[in-house]
Amino acid sequence: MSNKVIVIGAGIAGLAAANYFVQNGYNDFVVLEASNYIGGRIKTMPFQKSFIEIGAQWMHGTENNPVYDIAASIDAVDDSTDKADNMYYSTQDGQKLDEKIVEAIQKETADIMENLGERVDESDSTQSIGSLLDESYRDIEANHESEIDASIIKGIFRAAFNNERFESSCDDLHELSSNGWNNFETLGGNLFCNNKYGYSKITDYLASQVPEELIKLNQVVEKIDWSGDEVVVSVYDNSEQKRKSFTGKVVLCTVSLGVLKRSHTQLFKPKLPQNKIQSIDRLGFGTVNKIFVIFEKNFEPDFQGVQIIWNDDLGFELQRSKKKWNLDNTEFYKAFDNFDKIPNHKNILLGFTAGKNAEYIEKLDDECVLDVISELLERSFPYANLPKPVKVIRSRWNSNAFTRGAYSYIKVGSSIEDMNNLAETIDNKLFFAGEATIYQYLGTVHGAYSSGFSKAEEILASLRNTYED
Ligand SMILES: Cc1cc2nc3c(=O)[nH]c(=O)nc-3n(C[C@H](O)[C@H](O)[C@H](O)COP(=O)(O)OP(=O)(O)OC[C@H]3O[C@@H](n4cnc5c(N)ncnc54)[C@H](O)[C@@H]3O)c2cc1C
Repeated sequence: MSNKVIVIGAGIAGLAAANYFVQNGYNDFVVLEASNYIGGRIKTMPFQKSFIEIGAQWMHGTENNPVYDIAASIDAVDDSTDKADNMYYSTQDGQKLDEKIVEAIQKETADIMENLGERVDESDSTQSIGSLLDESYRDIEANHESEIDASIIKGIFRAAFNNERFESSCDDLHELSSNGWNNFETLGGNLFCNNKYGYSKITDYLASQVPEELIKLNQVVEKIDWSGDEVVVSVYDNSEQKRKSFTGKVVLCTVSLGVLKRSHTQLFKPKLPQNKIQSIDRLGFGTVNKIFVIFEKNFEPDFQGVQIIWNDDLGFELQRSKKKWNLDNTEFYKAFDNFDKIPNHKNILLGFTAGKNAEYIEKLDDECVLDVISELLERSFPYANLPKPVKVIRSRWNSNAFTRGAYSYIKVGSSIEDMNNLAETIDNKLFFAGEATIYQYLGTVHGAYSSGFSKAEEILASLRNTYED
């Protein structure tokens, strides 16, 4: 089979590229997708007459955001606001904390995050975000006058900094480089804008603009041979259960950095240039998972969620679930702290996990995870009268062979130059796009979309120069 352009991956970057081609009257391409669905890390699952988002949820910014513009053009933006704001805060032994006091301290942590950019500017670029946050915390600790215990203040800070681990997908903020922190561009407008019908509505829409036969699912790319004049892409076709190959002039590779880290050696023949390999190795790509906890009954209308403030001064061990499941890891459950209600559902709470604990939790049975969370909620919020948790639904982005994690970050020892290296075209034949290739918007849907769109533009210009003279 022969098409001039072979796009690998039908995530948002690959679909953006396909849309650019179609919009410019160019149909000599094919998109090869390993999974049986389009969207990659955008994955909306229908649930209880509505949906839940296994991957991306928010459009981060409503100004100059091409993804928001698409959502708006197809009337898929969710403008509704949930007024519920009743949060319960407790230490793990069930001591209820005053909401106002906790939220005042949370405001201090938010201010620290807001001003972190200045601290980054003043520091040398080898410092990690974790060490800068440690410094900020020590300053606050030294000057803090509060009626609340120091160990609880520490717990609240830890929970807030934990949130940054979900945002960056690193295991430990001491691995997150300050290099590039101030190069990340935040778009204007609503930074947490929801999709009315789920994020997959956008990827479905993008796919619907492309002739059906040009997007092929279940095609696992095993080898990209760019040694000759043409690029030969070998795939295992999972639906026909056989190997085949596609030949083209150029390849646009949009697989995740996690997939590149695991398999660039087997994937490319000849091997990628050394500077690209070094950048792939140096950059960070971590795990973030979502755990949806389904409860037997709806919550009270004003209920928003719960947060466990882990207090180091209190001993704590799982009891019932530890015994039942013979759990030897005594730390992983501290990954659970915040559980929030999600849009369109009255009986679901969503928790996030990141890093090594998230990877450990991926390997546990659903029933075990349900037992652990049920025990944690019972012991931490005995007074809250929560309904009974009955089921969990969760992502396993690290075990997913076509993702191998959640999103990229600039790890200590790497820099935005590594993302530029990743984006660099090789020999006018191998083009790269995707979330990890665009440092200004790394880890976002709009970043991945923009990278795919602009690489497609580059590819068309290059093909026209080469073949139309
Ligand atoms: C839990 C989670 C929450 C997130 N939340 C948000 C959010 O709220 N807002 C936001 O903006 N971003 C969020 N993101 C990030 C966002 O989802 C990604 O940045 C974006 O979707 C990446 O798109 P992509 O096209 O670069 O990569 P992908 O979506 O990974 O697409 C790459 C495609 O390549 C395919 N592929 C891989 N290997 C092969 C192979 N060998 N052969 C053929 N095909 C292959 C994959 O199956 C996949 O479909 C979140 C991500 C996760 C995991």
